[in-house]
Amino acid sequence: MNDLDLLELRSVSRRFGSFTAVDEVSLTVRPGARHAIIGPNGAGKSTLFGLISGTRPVSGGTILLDGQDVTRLPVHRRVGLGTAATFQHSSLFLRETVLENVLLAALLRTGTGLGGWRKVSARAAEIDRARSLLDRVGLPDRHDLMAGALSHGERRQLEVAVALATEPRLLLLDEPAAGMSPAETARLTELIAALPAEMTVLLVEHDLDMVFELADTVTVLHLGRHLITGTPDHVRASAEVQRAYLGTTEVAS
Ligand SMILES: Nc1ncnc2c1ncn2[C@@H]1O[C@H](COP(=O)(O)OP(=O)(O)OP(=O)(O)O)[C@@H](O)[C@H]1O
Repeated sequence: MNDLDLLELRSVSRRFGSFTAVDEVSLTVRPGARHAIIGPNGAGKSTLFGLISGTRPVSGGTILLDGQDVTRLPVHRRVGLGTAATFQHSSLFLRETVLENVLLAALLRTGTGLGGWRKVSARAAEIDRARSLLDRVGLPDRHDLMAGALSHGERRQLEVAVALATEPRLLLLDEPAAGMSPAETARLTELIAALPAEMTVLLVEHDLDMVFELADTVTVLHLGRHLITGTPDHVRASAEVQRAYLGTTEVAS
């Protein structure tokens, strides 16, 4: 591992019975990167995402976060170390308000539980922060609605606010644009582009326009294996990548 890497995967694998969905994938993500993982359907992207976020156990290999072995750590311990993730299958509390969803995530960050918020001033500051996060992700007039009343696209926006509320060093985004309208995707792209430069973003995404607009580094998976990692231009020009995508999606020019 290079001293400068925030995340390192060493020969990470995941098997389902005799089928290998992720096959000895190794890659590194440097701090501040906008790193995208792409690949044709079934390439293993979502499975790999689960291994990194901690929602799925690995079958083999090692995951290092800032040099620390997190391979066996549960999701909440990884959050404590500065990782936050949005998932394809929403993890929101649908019967709580939009604002409460962000506040609950902020509690995870402060790590003090509800007791830490006994001081009215501390609570007011958190509520202000949560409100401004919601404005930032494009939900300025939704704070007091139940999360369950949001549209699909708005839920995705809320998930990003929830993830940001934990002030992660590493933000993991699993197909954040899935099911979004072009306008919602454009707003989300802007939001991700405007995140603090020191925040590292690892993104699994089908929308290649979004990937090539945001990413400075792109990894392509194919049939569970690591095919290539490089700059967007390098990846776009790769004949191997074109072949992998043949018959599925064209790699955007
Ligand atoms: N729980 C599971 N049990 C068995 N096979 C699985 C399971 N989850 C995923 N797979 C298989 O693993 C392979 C990789 O799936 P995965 O969802 O990670 O791919 P993906 O690249 O995210 O695909 P997509 O772009 O279609 O979302 C697929 O062949 C899939 O059928």
